[in-house]
Amino acid sequence: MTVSIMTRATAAFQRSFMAPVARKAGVLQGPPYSTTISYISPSTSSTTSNRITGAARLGFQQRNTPTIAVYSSLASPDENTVSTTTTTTADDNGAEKTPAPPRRFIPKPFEYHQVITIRIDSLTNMGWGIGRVAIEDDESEEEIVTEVGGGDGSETDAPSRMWVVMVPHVVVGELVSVRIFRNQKNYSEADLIEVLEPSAHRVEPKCPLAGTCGGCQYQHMSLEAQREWKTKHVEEVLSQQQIQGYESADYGKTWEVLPTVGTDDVYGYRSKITPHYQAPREIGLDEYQLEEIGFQRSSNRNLVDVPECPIATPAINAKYKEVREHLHKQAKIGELNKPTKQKKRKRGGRGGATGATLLFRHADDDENGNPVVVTDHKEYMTTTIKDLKFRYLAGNFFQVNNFVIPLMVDAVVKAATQPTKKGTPPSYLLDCYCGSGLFALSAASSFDACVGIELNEKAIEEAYVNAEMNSISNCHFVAASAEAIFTSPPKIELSSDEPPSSGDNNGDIDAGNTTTAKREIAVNEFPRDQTVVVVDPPRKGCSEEFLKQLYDYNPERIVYMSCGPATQARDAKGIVEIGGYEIVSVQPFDLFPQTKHVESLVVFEKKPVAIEF
Ligand SMILES: C[S@@+](CC[C@H](N)C(=O)[O-])C[C@H]1O[C@@H](n2cnc3c(N)ncnc32)[C@H](O)[C@@H]1O
Repeated sequence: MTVSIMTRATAAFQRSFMAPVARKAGVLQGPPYSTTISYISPSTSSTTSNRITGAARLGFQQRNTPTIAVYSSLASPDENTVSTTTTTTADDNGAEKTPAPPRRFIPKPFEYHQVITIRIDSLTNMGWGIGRVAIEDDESEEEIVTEVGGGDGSETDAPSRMWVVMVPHVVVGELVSVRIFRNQKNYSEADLIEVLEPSAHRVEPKCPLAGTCGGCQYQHMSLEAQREWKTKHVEEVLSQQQIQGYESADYGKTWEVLPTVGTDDVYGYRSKITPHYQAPREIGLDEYQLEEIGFQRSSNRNLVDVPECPIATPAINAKYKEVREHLHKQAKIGELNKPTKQKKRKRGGRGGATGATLLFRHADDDENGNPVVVTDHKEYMTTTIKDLKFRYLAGNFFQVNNFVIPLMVDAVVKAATQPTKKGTPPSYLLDCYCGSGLFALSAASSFDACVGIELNEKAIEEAYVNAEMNSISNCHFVAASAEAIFTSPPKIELSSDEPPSSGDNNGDIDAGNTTTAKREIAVNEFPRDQTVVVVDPPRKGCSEEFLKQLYDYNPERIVYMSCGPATQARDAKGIVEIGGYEIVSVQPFDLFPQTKHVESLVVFEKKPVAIEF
């Protein structure tokens, strides 16, 4: 019984909740106040709530709303703990009052600031915990499930719905007390008040701002749990696509998601941070005060002051401290309030009275071994990855975890160079969305020719500089939108150490000598069974136009790296179902420890054509 409830609730959740949650794209809408989160360490586990035993279904009466039952798939019936209160604040006279709900607050199924107890049984792809609550609701539409109960027609069999409550900063399995701040159409959102039964995977965050700062969602979780959830997340988004054909009688199940890999450098790893500040406040005549310099709060778009970011490298933190002190001094004397050209720009403008976004980027050490942190978007910097030097503009894209990039590069190169069905390694590589050439240049020694394409012209200029700097001569780069690699296939010049034909040197054949001959070949002339296409698009994934062209181009293998597993899964469906590929491996990378983000590599191989006799 419980299983069927959970299955249906999960399916309903996937349909109803995932999309809106994903649409929020990381912008959490909690209430504009800070919440004190307390938890009890596993060793001293106890609960402050009333413990009710021996009931399969527990309820409490709300004003104006139906009876709410709270229980969970993970708790045995006598584990269920229920409490109900509405949080209050003190007025000017010290009297307690319930805060007024926001104007558009939907009053069902929970009251504003109602406190409930839930067991966390899953996490969303945004890192929020999910607890399920059975609500009796006559207005329920199609998602009516039969409640856990005797099945004997007794009161416990009353129709009810599983209602999802989402709360941040929790670990799966925990029993938590939460305060509702919003009822959506199909689920409610709550703040964590107290962890009543902590998970063994709850750990002390390193950052005192964990939970308040929106940068990290998982610092309170053991690394093992973080990576396990990242693997599950990649698996879930791929499964949700219900990709046809990968699990057929002909091919069997062609993939499983491998465990998320990373390194032990789970703090002090980020080689780039971009804190913001708002224009200083005028507090007197010619007197100003700079308030927060930091990141967006987890609960709203306001800033939280972040004096130090433990996931950034120590060199970045040292520079950041220096810059913060300087900015506070500048602000005091009104320097940051002077209008600049960017005055009209919102936060995100770089300088001027509207505040700014700062940049800190950790480059290779200087020639004396001193750390270099670049703060100017227009400055060039160099990062060495596996003995290759990459120069790029500090304001341009480059991966931000120098510990994990080598693992990603190794995986891409390994996938790209595997022998094809013909038994020989592929000879041609297209690197779409190539940035300053990371994958093409890293794989170049294994290919006859690599062609990279990238929208950002400056990045392409740098890709050429990087090729030269690393003495790589078989890479070619194009500044254009990715689909142009197929629609306007660039011609490239290949050198081959073949003996020239008799006509090439006026019949003057010097037997035994080889001359480096040049030949031109266009990308659309590459033999497809020897061609691999690497794609590494921004989080929104590949455009439809690009994918259509890719299917038509029909390469032997597609190696798809992504920082957006959900859009990658969407694209994977088309690549398999329309393009005629099969998924051969899925490898997530923990490129952003302590956060909900995960990088994922999916490798596709052209399906063999079925021959009918
Ligand atoms: C995730 S980054 C990958 C860069 C590179 N593979 C690396 O790891 O350094 C995505 C890149 O795609 C580029 N980009 C965005 N839209 C594009 C488009 N329509 N066509 C080509 N490149 C695009 C961005 O400028 C960015 O450099």
